[in-house]
Formats: sequence, structure tokens, C-alpha cells
Amino acid sequence: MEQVPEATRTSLQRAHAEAEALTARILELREAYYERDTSLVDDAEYDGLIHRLEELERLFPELQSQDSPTQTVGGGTETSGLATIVHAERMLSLDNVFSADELREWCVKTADAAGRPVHWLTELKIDGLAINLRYEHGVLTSAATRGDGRTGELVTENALRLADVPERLSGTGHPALVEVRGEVFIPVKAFERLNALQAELRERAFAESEERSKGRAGAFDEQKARASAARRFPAFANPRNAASGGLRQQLDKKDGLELEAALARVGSLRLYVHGIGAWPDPPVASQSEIYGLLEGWGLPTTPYSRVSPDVDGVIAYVEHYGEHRHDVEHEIDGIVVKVDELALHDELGATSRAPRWAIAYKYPPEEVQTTLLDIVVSIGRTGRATPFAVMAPAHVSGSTVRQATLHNQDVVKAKGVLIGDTVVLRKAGDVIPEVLGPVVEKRDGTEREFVMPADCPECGTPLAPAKEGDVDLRCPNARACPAQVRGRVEHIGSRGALDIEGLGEVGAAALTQPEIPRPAPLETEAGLFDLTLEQLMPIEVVVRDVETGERKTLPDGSYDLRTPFRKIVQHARKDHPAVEGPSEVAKTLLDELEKAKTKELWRFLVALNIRHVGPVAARALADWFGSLDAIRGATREELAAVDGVGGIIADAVLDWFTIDWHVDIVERWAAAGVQWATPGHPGPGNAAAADGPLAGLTVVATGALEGYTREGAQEAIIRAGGKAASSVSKKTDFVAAGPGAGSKLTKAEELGVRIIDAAQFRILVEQGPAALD
Ligand SMILES: NC(=O)c1ccc[n+]([C@@H]2O[C@H](COP(=O)([O-])OP(=O)(O)OC[C@H]3O[C@@H](n4cnc5c(N)ncnc54)[C@H](O)[C@@H]3O)[C@@H](O)[C@H]2O)c1
Ligand SMILES: [Zn+2]
Repeated sequence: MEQVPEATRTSLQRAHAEAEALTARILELREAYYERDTSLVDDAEYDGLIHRLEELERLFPELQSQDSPTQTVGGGTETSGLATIVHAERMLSLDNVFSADELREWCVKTADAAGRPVHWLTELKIDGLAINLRYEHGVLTSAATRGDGRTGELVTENALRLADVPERLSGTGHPALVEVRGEVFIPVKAFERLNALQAELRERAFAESEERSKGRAGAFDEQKARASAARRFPAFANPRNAASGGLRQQLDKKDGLELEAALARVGSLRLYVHGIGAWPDPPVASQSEIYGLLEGWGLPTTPYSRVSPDVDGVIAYVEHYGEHRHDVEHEIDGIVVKVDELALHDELGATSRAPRWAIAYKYPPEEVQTTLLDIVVSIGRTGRATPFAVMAPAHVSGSTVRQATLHNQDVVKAKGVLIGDTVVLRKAGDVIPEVLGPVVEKRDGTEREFVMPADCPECGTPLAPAKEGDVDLRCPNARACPAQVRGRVEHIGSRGALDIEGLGEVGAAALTQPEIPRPAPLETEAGLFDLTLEQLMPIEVVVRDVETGERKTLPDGSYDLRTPFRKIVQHARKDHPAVEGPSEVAKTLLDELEKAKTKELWRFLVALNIRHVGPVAARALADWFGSLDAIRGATREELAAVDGVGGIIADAVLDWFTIDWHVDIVERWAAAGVQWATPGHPGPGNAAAADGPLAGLTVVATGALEGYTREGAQEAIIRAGGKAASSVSKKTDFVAAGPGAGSKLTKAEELGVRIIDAAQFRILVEQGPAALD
């Protein structure tokens, strides 16, 4: 035997052991994926295993064998029980690249190997499963999955149920034999409908077993019946696996609800064809022309393919769909780039698992798997009870996700997730993260069902629908539920309301927490302007660590009231020395509150947390009426007539004042020094307009008007008897525009409203419109 240094031998042994373990794992994942339509890990993890195996084989070429997963087309045909067929020509996989640089490199290398100019055909990589349609003299004789590339599973009957699969090709002159390759997929919209149907079938299955139990002795086990319904009609985790299972299911073995589900699943399948096999001499010279031929035969080709004469075109295509990934009807996991010239396909050839004339560029994954640690119910500002998922931190689409809303108990049910499940989590770009569903195969029996609490987790009041038939539950204790007070106080401090520095999420929590070892300083927001330094010291915040559920008290001084909640949660893991003496934070907050008392009326209207009354409606009301008393005294018609208000808001305003504790807020804030009026406002709307220079005119001020602040300009309009509107409409008489004016100016131009500058504005408010001409 050849002399091998000891160190090398042991590292080879270690590599060998690792490669063996990797191979076993990959084969197990492939079997689940291709034959049982299940992803036991997310794609990135699977790709990582393949990548590691390739690396080991590169370092130790002696490890590589012909049947290594790096050399074979994934997928077998053994366990599904479907009949098989040998493809006339092998079906291959695709090699992958993961960055634009690698892709460019591949294009350059391939063009070099071709030795002449190459045209690039770029297509979307459809996230579905491959199908092989065998046509003999224009008639479909079989349809099969890819299988291991040589032998596939027969799915002819199901394939014929697809509207996209013609049994006979149109046109004439069909070859004696051709294999048409394509991708079967479920469009995103159809996938959503399919999961809605699964949820409905789950309910019907449960109802059926309840019905059946009536004829039998013994108690009906509801839990068991629900679990069984959930097993029969699980939520599908992603369109790819749902499509694969849909094409491969054995319809003749199903009946009742199962058959209904199966037919719906087959019915949602679509096809785009993207290649041919076993046709040695097609009458065209390029892949793109092949598509033209296939289309002529009545086969659907993708509308998204492009031919580029250079690599820049390829990269531009990749970038375009990187941004518009979700504007496509189906899911894509990347881009496929193909050499367009057919002659080059023969010259470049293929490896044992992939052609050398095509490559797949993979986008970063948007779906990962993580553990659902808990489902927690949070109570919002309006009392709405929202269950949300607390998950082990997962990295997806460039950020770390730990939480996702589950909306309400019906959504939790529809998704079919249990606490403790491995779940598929999706986050696409800037889109809000979403739990798609459970990986049912990974359950070990310790998972438990989420039960919507009967009572508010923060104040113990029984939860109830706002009105009969509502799915969403609310805590009806609007006045004193700490969660709702906290939400309202945070809203009061927000930028669109009183804009109080130090009164954010944490500040609001500090003032309303019921769990600190003393009464919370605020029972409701009515006392906001009566807060004293004694009450505020020491401010403590109790935080709940979202991962461990642990509750901790933060001593004063260990945080800043403006610190976002997230950071506080991290702080909670460290120890903080208690700080003695008067709190700077508390003093700052009191100063800020004092300053806020003289802020504009509209800000106070927003701060009242009246439904539908945001900054726009509040400004409209404040501009027109000038005082809260005038608003309270107005009729529904008078309120609704104000530009930017309308009937819904008018009702919400009037309703709000019918509740005693609401009125109490107004009175206590007034007693603490809040004005509830715009100084110098001449009184409601048109009444005031009678004698000013702007009588009966509506003016919009926008941009920086020299000599006026934003509020100053509005006051000037009102003082002159005009109406200061916040949006431009046909009723607007003048738009005073300064630098920085944006959409309002554009709108004015569109509508032909007269536009004036700062100097003209001054003339207008002092002397009236006649002075302008
Ligand atoms: N999560 C798991 O457990 C698991 C297990 C196995 C495989 N996978 C995933 O499956 C993929 C690997 O599987 P693969 O070998 O099928 O390779 P692949 O999906 O990377 O590429 C080859 C396939 O792409 C398809 N395709 C889609 N659009 C196409 C187009 N326009 N032109 C040509 N072909 C197109 C074809 O069906 C072809 O067979 C990886 O993304 C991997 O992560 C995941
Ligand atoms: Zn409550």
C-alpha cells in the first residue's frame, strides 16, 4: 500500500464519515420532498447540505462516486406506489449559482466554451415540479414525473385533467415521438383558495364525525375529532409541495370529502412548458423558436421569457424579477438562463445531472422553518384581541423575525398550527412576516392546540365580539383595561397627535403597567396632565421577554423613555443597579406635558382617540369649528358637511361624546389648562366668513411660505374669514404654494385651481382676492 501521512489519513477518514452522514440525510430529505411532497427542512438548509458535500468531494476526490447526491437527479420512484415509465430521453436537473457575479462568470465561461457569440434565453424558474409529456404522432401517450431522471412516476390520468394539457396537439406535422418538458404549478391565488377549501373541509369533517357520534353510546371526544379532521385536511405549507402532491395523488382510491379535496387540488394545477426531449432534429435552430412551435401545438409557454444578446441583458432580467418577484402569478425561486442556439446544446452537452448549456440563478429564500414557541394574545388600543405567534428567531429576507400576527382564532384554526410545531415562516422583502402553516411530519405528540382565552389577559374582563357574528373578539373594558389605556396613551404621545417626546411605547407602558408594585400612575388618560413628580418616581417598567416569557422589572434610570421596546427587552437580560434620586426622565416627561398643553386644537382632537379621526379629519374639524365646544354643539349634518369629514366621521364624533368617561377626559384636561380652542378663531365656518376679506373662499397653503409657519398660514386664512382646507379639491379657490410643495400643487395644476406665491398670499389674506388682480 502507498504511504499516506497519518494526518491526511485521519482527515480523510473524518471527511468520509461526514460525507456518509450528509449523504444519508440528503437522501432522506429527497425521499420526503419528491415522494411525500414534504419539506422536512427549508430549501436553504437542503442546499447547504449539498454545498457541503460538494466541498468535501472537491477536497477529497476519492469520496466522489457516481451515485453521490451531487451527481444524481434528486427523486426516486420507489415508495409512492405509482407505476413507472422509462423516459425516452433523460430528464436533468440544473446547476445553481447564488449571486450575479457567479452568474456572469458562468455566462462568460459558457460563451468561451461555445467559441462563438451566444444568445441568452432568460426565464423564470417556476417553483413547481417537472413533468414529461410524451406525444406520439400528436397524441399524448404518457405523462410522468422526473423521478431519478431515467425513470419517472406515471401520472397520465391526472395530467389529462389539467386544462393546460392537450390530449391531441393542434396543427399538423407532429413528430413520431417527442417529449415535452414543463413545470406543473399552482398559482399563488389558487393556492390561497385551496387552503381556504382545506379549512372548510376540516370543519365539515368535524361536523360529520360529531353527527355520527350522536347515534353511538359514549361521550364525543371533540379534541380527537378535531385532530383527526386536521390530519385529513391539513393546510398546505407551500404551492410547490401542494402541486407535487396534487399531480401524484391516486384519485381512484379516494371518496367523499377526500375526493372533493383531491379534485380541487388537481383542478388548481397549471402548466408552462420549457423544453423538449427525444426529438433529435427539430425544424428550428433555437430554444425560443421551439417555444413558438410548442405554442402552435396548443401547449402553454411562459409569457415571461426574453432573449438577450449579451450578459448585461441577463443581469438586468435577474434584477428586474428580483424586485418584481411577486408580480408574477406563480411562485419563483430563481431565474433559468439557457443558451438559445440548439446546435450549442449538443456541443456543450451535459454532466450526469445537469446540462452545461443552462443554469439556475437562485434568489435568497423567503421561506424558512422555525419553532412556534407560543401563541400569545395581545390587546390593542381599541380592545381588539389579537393572537400572535412567538417563534424561535429566524433569519429570512434579510431580517430576524420572532413574531407574526395570527389575526384571530379562526385564522389560527385555518392555518392548522399547534404550539410547539415546526412552522413555515414567510417574509417577502418588506412585507409583514406570515406563518404559513405547520410541518405536520415533524410533530412528536407534545404539540398542543391554542385555545383563545375567554378573558382579557390584562384585565380579566370576558372577551366578546363587538357585534354579533364578528370573528374578532374585544375586551369591552375600554375605560380601564391597562392594555387599552396603554395603547391610547401611546397614541396621545405619537407624532400625529400631541407629539410628546418620552411618551412612546415604553413611556406609555411605564405609566399604565398594573404589575409594578404600586398603583400605576395613570388609571386612564384623563389624569395625564395631573401627573406629579412623586407619582412618577421611581418609574419602573415591567417587560416580558418575548422568548422566555420571563417578566422583569427595570429600575429607574436603566432606560430612556424613548428607547424602543425591543431594546428594553434586551436590557432586561442584564442587571441594572438601582438609581437613587429624582429621575431626569420623569422631569423631562412633565416638562413635555406642560409644553403640550398649548398645542393646536387638531392635535388634541387626534389625542382623544375618536374612531376614524386622524390628523386629516381633525384638522378639517379644527379649521372649520375652531373649538371643541363648537364641534360638540354641531349637528350631524353640520359636521358631515365639512370638507374632509363626512357622515361616518360625524357619527363617530357624536357617539364619542355620549360616553361619560370620554367627557371626563375633556374636562380634566381643561381643568389642567388645555384650551380646547384655536386662539383668535372667529367661530364656526361660514358664519365667520361673512365679514373678512376671504369671506366664502377656501384656501390651501402648502410648502414653505416665506414669513409664515405652517400653522401661521392657516391661522391667517381663518382670521381673514376664509376656510383653511388641508386638501385640494374643485371647491378650492386658491393654493398658496412655497418651496417643497408636492402633490397638492400637482393636484391644483390638474384641477386648474389658481396658484399663488407667498407674497401674493400676504396680499390675499390682508386685502382679499380683488387686490391680487
Ligand atoms: N427542503 C427540502 O427538503 C428539499 C429536498 C430536496 C430538494 N429541495 C429543493 O429542490 C431544489 C432542487 O431540486 P431539483 O434537482 O429539482 O433542481 P432545481 O429545482 O434546482 O432545478 C431543476 C428544475 O427546475 C425546474 N424548472 C423550473 N422552471 C424552469 C424553466 N423555466 N426551465 C427549465 N427548468 C425549470 C425543472 O423542473 C427542473 O427539473 C432545490 O431548490 C432544493 O432546495 C428541497
Ligand atoms: Zn382588558
